[in-house]
Amino acid sequence: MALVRVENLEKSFKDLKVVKGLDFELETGRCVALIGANGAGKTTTMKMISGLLEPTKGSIVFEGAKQGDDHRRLIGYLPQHPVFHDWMTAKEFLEYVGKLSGLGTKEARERAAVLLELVGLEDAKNRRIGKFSGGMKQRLGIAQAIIHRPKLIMLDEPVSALDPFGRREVLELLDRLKQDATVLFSTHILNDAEEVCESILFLHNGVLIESGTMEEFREKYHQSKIDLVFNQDAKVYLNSISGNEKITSIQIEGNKASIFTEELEGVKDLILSQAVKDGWPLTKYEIGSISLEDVFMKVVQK
Ligand SMILES: Nc1ncnc2c1ncn2[C@@H]1O[C@H](COP(=O)(O)OP(=O)(O)OP(=O)(O)O)[C@@H](O)[C@H]1O
Repeated sequence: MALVRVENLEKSFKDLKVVKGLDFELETGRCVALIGANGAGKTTTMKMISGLLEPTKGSIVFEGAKQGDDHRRLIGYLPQHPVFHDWMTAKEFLEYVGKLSGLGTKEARERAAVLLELVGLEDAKNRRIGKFSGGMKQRLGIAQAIIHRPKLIMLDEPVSALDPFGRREVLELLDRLKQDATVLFSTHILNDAEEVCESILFLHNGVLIESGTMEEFREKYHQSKIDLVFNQDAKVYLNSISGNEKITSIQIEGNKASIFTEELEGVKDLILSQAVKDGWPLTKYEIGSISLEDVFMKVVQK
């Protein structure tokens, strides 16, 4: 069942249309990744769903609500650049945010304690936020977004600015959050989306160009892939097989190449025999299934 239904959603800033007729649903209890390059319209879309921006056209309807109802209580939002009062401690900040979102003093205190534990800031709860690392601030930002137990948690690029440790901490936290709520999380890092989310929405220049689950993508683009790494420029060697009808496409990046096919067995044999015949200086030969990055490249190039 859909928690949120977005229909023909549009946003223009003066004459510039940046979100162009989006239609999608956010299923209850799913973790959905909103993927797109810089400027694709991810933040604008999230701000419209959260009620911070008025759509130019279209509708956003929450389950059981009428269009136009105030649905802010259902939503927890972590903006791309959250602002904190650096002089507050994490505990003070969460209790303050809890009261702002309508909790009583006692409940705000109890809820803050539970969330400090959940996001792994229990030991740092009495330290000033100004001294926190980027990862700690993002985890605190997530805690403030869920203090009122929202049904939909929206996180705008929560890991993009973090180092690998901070990133891992926040991704693990996302994994836990999705057990209790629907999560919409924007990113341009495809591996993160693939790791944490069940569903993907691909935004490109304000248009939803593809959506679905990884399984659906694999079925739709029913392709296998062979990854090759050469110890020198791959292009020189692949000319000999590039016109073969069993090969759907070849992507080359320096020493690396990915060969896509719907006829894996035939292409496997072709590559191996060609490699032996021409003495390809291969350092890697691997058969894999397509990744989200492969899907993204395909839909963007369509
Ligand atoms: N208030 C505004 N006024 C005018 N143009 C805007 C405004 N907000 C966003 N835009 C433009 O809308 C487009 C989409 O921006 P948006 O921030 O939604 O993209 P994004 O996918 O979140 O990108 P990023 O990953 O860089 O945050 C961009 O071209 C941006 O410059």
